[in-house]
Amino acid sequence: MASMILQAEGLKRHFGGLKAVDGVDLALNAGEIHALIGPNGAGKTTLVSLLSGRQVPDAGTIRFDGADITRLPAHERVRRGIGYTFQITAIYAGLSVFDNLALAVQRGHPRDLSGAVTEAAARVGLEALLPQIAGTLSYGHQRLLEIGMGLALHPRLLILDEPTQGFAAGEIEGFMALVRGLVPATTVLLIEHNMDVVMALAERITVLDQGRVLASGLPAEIRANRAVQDAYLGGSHAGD
Ligand SMILES: Nc1ncnc2c1ncn2[C@@H]1O[C@H](COP(=O)(O)OP(=O)(O)OP(=O)(O)O)[C@@H](O)[C@H]1O
Repeated sequence: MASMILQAEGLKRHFGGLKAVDGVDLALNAGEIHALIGPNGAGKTTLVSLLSGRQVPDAGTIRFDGADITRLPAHERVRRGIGYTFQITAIYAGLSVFDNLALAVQRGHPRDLSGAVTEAAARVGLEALLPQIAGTLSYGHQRLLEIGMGLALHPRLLILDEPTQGFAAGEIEGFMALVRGLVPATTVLLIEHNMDVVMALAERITVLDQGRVLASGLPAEIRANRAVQDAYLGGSHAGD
């Protein structure tokens, strides 16, 4: 059996009466690309906020690399190897690509900051744009910059929250190649609405609906799952 890098059990996060995350189990195999999908409001962003430490769960446990991290602060999880990029753009629009990457890279106290920045830029294909002011980049390049910042500390798990949002059609292929190149050194948890991207990239898929896991399995299993089709894939049944 594949070894697990992350294991969440019974996670709950309620906002008043709203059960955003309502008893979720999630297991990530080391080195896999795992997609987290579900309709708007299903609880995906809240769930990854619990994993990254931006929010504290009301109940449940999270283990990463064998250790209980449920109550560790976000920066300590980053130090242990959990990197993430969020739906909300986190780049400094007034700073150059180089300076944005330098801010991320310096948290790891590299001996050669400039070299580490260049390497981070190369991983996401932005070497030629290092001097450019980040706010003037195309939207797709801004997303790549965010991923570069998320990768700067060489995380063992990278969480990507809707990374292709706003990509031009021609930018998707390059993004998929980038993600494929991260595994198995990095495990990837991908929140993604573009089902073509999900089906092309994910080795396993977990479907959330109303704060609960509706299904979890291989892409073919998810595609063939009636409950998933009814809740999320618009009711077009496989084989119909
Ligand atoms: N801080 C908060 N306070 C109150 N309600 C919240 C808070 N954060 C999220 N929610 C609610 O929790 C539910 C789950 O939200 P969440 O953003 O996790 O869903 P999501 O699956 O990421 O949705 P989307 O695909 O639209 O990003 C939603 O009904 C949302 O309005």
